[in-house]
Amino acid sequence: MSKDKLTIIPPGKPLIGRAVPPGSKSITNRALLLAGLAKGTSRLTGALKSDDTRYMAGALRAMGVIVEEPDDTSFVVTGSGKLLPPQVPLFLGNAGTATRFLTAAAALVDGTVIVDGDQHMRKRPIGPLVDALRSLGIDASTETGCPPVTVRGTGRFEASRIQIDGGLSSQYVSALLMMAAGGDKTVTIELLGEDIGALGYIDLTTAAMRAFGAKVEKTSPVTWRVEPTGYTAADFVVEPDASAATYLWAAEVLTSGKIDLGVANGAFTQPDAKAYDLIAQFPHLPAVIDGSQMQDAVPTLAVLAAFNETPVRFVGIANLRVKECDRIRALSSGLTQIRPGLAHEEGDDLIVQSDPSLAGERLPANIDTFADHRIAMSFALAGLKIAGITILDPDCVGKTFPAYWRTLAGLGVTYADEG
Ligand SMILES: O=C(O)C1=C[C@@H](OP(=O)(O)O)[C@@H](O)[C@H](O)C1
Ligand SMILES: C=C(OP(=O)(O)O)C(=O)O
Repeated sequence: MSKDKLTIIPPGKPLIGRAVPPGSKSITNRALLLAGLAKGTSRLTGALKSDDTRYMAGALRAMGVIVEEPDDTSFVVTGSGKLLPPQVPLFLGNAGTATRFLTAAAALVDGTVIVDGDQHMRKRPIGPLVDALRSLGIDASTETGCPPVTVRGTGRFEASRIQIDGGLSSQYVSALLMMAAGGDKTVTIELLGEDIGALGYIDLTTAAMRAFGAKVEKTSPVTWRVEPTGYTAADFVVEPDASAATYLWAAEVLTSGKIDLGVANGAFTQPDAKAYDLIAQFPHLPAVIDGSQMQDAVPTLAVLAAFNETPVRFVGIANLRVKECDRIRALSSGLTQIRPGLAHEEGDDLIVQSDPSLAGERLPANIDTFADHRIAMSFALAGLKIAGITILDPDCVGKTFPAYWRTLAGLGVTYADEG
């Protein structure tokens, strides 16, 4: 049932119960691609079924891979060891992982692949990745520096060294690493420019590659060596999504509740799991939080910070401007909408002026989510404590956590439907 808006009714009691986050988006989309590049049948369990993974699965099907879905959390993927040129452009919505990963993988296709997305994706930069492909002699082009990207591959590439500036997105590096194992030679991938945020996502990539038979080694803090092994089909278990877990951890501390996520907070390998230690400090969050290594958790932390004892400055978050929306702007304007002066931007820093007495107030605000799942999910946390918080376009959570509203409801949260 689709709604225009959803008003959260503060539960007025601790949230207690079991709420298991869905499978990791990042890991599911890596595993789907690697399984699609492998020859044979792979079984992915614990996987995420959401907009982002559906776009990846659909794109693989369009390139000749058989992707079956025996249940709500599994994919059975049968590849021939080669992706075929799709008949139509690959439409990937606003899925950054699918878009970046498939742009590089398209270089392994003998034929033309057009990688495209929705109006939001068409504003998200991909130029550095396209430039890196071109430097390898691959015919890749974008008119705007954003999707659509056209790649006219020959099915193979010969390169022994790839340089990439991952300053705007670590996904470029992950995309090239996954492509590299399908090349003809051992490839060294080297980071250019400033250190990238979210280095943990590169570790997720190399771990997934190894699970599908690749030989990849980190040879320095900024270089990786990938052998031309191709990929081997595998059975693969996807861990729960750490970014999704942050909303539940925050809901727990905000309501002094007890939420059993079914997974230990130390069991995650994803970068956003680092946010747990911060969330556990609430209402004494530090004065400065560096979000660079837990970028997708910043919206959660920023909304939580509004209820903290003392103000919080978020630094290292410039990349948040090129996510699903400009998240620095969306967070400062959403918080300001709740109460003028509650947050502001200073350059690319976000400063949240905390006020524990917000809890229990009635401060009606229509939160513009800019079609961004994380803006919707994080501002819902404000609605657990403040009456009158209305989330516009609540269905945008379908990007990574389609059951979000049901999951909160399962913990006792109720809504005034106004859609
Ligand atoms: O590799 C990944 O799975 C991701 C990397 C991060 O993006 P950037 O590398 O673009 O910062 C993160 O924000 C995104 O949700 C998932
Ligand atoms: C930035 C995100 O997604 P992506 O880059 O994969 O679209 C996210 O899920 O917060």
